[in-house]
Amino acid sequence: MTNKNKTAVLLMNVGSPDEPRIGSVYKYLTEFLNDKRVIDLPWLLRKFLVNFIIIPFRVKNSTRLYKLLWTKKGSPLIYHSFEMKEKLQVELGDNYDVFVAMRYQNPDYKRIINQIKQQGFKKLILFPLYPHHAMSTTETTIVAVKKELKKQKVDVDLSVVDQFYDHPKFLKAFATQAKKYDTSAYDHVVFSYHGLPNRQLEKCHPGIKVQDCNCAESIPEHGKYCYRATCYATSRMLAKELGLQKSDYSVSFQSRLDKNWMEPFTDKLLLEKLKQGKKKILVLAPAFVTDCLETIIEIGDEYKEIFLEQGGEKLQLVESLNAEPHWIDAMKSIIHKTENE
Ligand SMILES: C=CC1=C(C)c2cc3[nH]c(cc4nc(cc5[nH]c(cc1n2)c(C)c5CCC(=O)O)C(CCC(=O)O)=C4C)c(C)c3C=C
Ligand SMILES: [Fe+2]
Ligand SMILES: [Fe+2]
Repeated sequence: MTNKNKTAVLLMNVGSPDEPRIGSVYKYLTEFLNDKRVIDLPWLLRKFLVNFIIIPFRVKNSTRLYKLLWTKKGSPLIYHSFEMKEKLQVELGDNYDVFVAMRYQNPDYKRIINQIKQQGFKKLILFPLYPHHAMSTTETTIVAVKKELKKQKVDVDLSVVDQFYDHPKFLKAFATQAKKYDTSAYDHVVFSYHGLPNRQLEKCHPGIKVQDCNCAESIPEHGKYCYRATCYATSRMLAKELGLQKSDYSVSFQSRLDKNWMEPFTDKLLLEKLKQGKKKILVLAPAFVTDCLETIIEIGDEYKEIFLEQGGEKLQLVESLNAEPHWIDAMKSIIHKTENE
């Protein structure tokens, strides 16, 4: 079979530094944070803030955290993405070729797009590995890939996997991970999502302020792409799968860069719950399909340490989907659904 009859599937994740060393982390942060869809400020302000304030203040500590995260296989985000690719390839069969690339650093999406071009595929399915749409994740990935396809004059029919937080098999895969723990042995469950600056939330529904958006209770009419709305909706659906009542769980947001980010903040919420006597907490992080710095280190080390220091008894992070069979099955269904749209 020639590649003319085959479909290329391009999985794209955020990316990690090449090595847990200051030079590599500096390069990674520079590429990541200079993206205008990540730090969405006017050009001059972004350049100044990112390159003279944020990175110089952040790079040393980020390197320390990456050193803690690193394994013999490298960065978990990268090796889990590769394992996912291998298993998905087997699941999809010979009519598809699965590729993996990162939005920032390596494997470089521009090089992978060139491989896809050289191999002459007729169809390309871009699969940004984010359950929820955000300008700093899904949107920047789609824009970058489209720009590169145009630049390299790649003649291919492109389809894009849109957000999939509500796909029944994605929810089932996450619930299966959580069910590896006995939820009844915990006092509370926390769904922790990567946060965003509030101003980016308001860009999801121009003219409607975060405080006026009914996101936390239901998906409002304007809210299909409201990140906050889709995170709360994910939590409601996962809670249902796990048999949790409203009082059994909370929703919170982590990884803030400054104080004007989505609230409640996960670290603060965990301590609030502790004050209410919830000493054993199970944490799910359904915005991440692979384990990474934000799950393993931020929740699994940093938040856990503070929680235990303050008198908590147990803080357990549920492993992400990584290359688990239910997730590979979900990916296959998501790809087939996208093809048939
Ligand atoms: C799950 C989706 C993610 C959203 C939304 C997101 C927004 C976002 N992130 C930053 C800044 C940083 N993020 C960093 C790491 C990081 N972010 C995500 C995912 C989302 N980010 C992942 C999976 C990772 C981990 C990568 C890894 O190598 O394991 C970092 C680097 C680490 C650090 O220094 O803290 C930064 C910086 C912004 C500004 C933003 C939205 C505006
Ligand atoms: Fe991030
Ligand atoms: Fe909203």
